[in-house]
Amino acid sequence: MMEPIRVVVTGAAGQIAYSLLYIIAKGDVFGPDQPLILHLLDIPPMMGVLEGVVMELADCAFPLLKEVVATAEPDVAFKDVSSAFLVGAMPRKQGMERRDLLAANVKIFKVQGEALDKNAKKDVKVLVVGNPANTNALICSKYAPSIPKQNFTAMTRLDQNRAQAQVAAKLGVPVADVSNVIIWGNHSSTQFPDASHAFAYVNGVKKSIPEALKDDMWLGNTFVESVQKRGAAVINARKMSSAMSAAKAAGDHMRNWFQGTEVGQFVSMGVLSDGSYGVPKDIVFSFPVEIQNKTWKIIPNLAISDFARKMLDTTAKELEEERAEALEIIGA
Ligand SMILES: NC(=O)C1=CN([C@@H]2O[C@H](COP(=O)(O)OP(=O)(O)OC[C@H]3O[C@@H](n4cnc5c(N)ncnc54)[C@H](O)[C@@H]3O)[C@@H](O)[C@H]2O)C=CC1
Ligand SMILES: O=C([O-])CC(=O)C(=O)O
Repeated sequence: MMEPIRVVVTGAAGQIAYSLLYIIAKGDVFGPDQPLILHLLDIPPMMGVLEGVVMELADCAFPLLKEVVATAEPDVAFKDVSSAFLVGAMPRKQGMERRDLLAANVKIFKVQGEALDKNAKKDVKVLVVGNPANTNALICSKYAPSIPKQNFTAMTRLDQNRAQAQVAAKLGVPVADVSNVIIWGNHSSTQFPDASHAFAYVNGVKKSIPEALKDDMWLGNTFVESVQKRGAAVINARKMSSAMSAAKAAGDHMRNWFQGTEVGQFVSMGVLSDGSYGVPKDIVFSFPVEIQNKTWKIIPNLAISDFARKMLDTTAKELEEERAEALEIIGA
C-alpha cells in the first residue's frame, strides 16, 4: 500500500469544491492506488457548512480517503501538503469582469503564499482556481520564495475543455477525437483560444483542425469569442459561475501534472512566463505544455501567425496591468 499524500482544497465549503472533493477522493486525480488525506480550508463563518461536507465525504465511504482535516487555519490546512487546489475566493457576478475581483481576492493569495512557504512540502504542486487566477498565482508564488516558481500554476483547463468541446461539436466528432487546442494568456475575456495546431480524427483519419473545418472565419471569430465569453454565458444562465465544469477541469489539470501527458498531447496551464513566444517575463501566462515526471515544459517552436501575435500581445498586456494593480493593492 502506498503512503497517503496530503491534499488541500481551499474554499472547501463552496460550490466548486462540492464537485471537486468527490473527484479527488474517488481517485480520479492521483490514481486508484494513491491513498489521500484531505485538508479542507474555509473561513470561520463557513465551518458549520464545512462540517456537512465532512459528513458527506464520510458517507461516500471512499476507500482511498484515510482522513479529513477541516479547518479555518491556513497553517493547519497547508501543513505537509503535496498538492494544493486554491479555489477559495469570491466569484464574479453578472456584469463583472474577473479582473474586478482583484481587490477582493488578491490579499487571500498573499496570505496563502506565506502559509504554503511555511508549511507545505517544498515540491508541492499548486493550482490556483480563484479569480483572477493568473495574477493570484503570481502573487501566491511571490510570497512563497522557498518553493520553486514552477510549482505555481493557474487554471485555464476549463477554457481548453470548452474550446475542445466547441470544435468537436462544430466538426460533428466525439470530443475525445479532438486534441491540442491551445489557450494562450489570461483566464479572462482577452484569452486566445487557438485551434491552429489542433487535430481531430474524422472518419478515422487524422486531420488538422483548420483543414478539417475549412472555416477560418469561424475559427478566428465566433470560436474565439464564444470561448472567451463562455464563463459569462454560464453566469447569465445559472446566476452563479461554472462549478461542475470548473471542478472537472481542476481535476484534469492536477491529474496531468501528477500523472503526465500522453506522447504528443499538449495541455494548457498558466505558468510563470520564461519569455517563450515573446511573452514578457514575470507574468503567469497560459502556454501549451507537456508533462513528464511531474515537470511541465512549454511546447517550443509552434508557428505564430500575425493574428496570433496580436492576440498574444493583447492578453500579455492585460496581465502586466493586472500585476501592477495587484502589487498596488497588497502594497508591495
Ligand atoms: N479558473 C477558472 O477557470 C475558474 C475560476 N473560478 C473561480 O473560483 C473561485 C471559487 O468559485 P466558487 O466555488 O463558485 O465560489 P463559492 O463562493 O461557491 O465558494 C468560495 C468559497 O471560498 C471561501 N473562501 C473565501 N475566502 C477564503 C479564504 N481566505 N480562505 C479559504 N476559503 C475562502 C468562501 O467562504 C466560499 O466557501 C471564484 O473566484 C471563481 O471566480 C470559477 C470557475 C472557473
Ligand atoms: O466566469 C467566471 O467568473 C468563472 C470562471 O472563471 C469561468 O467560468 O471560466
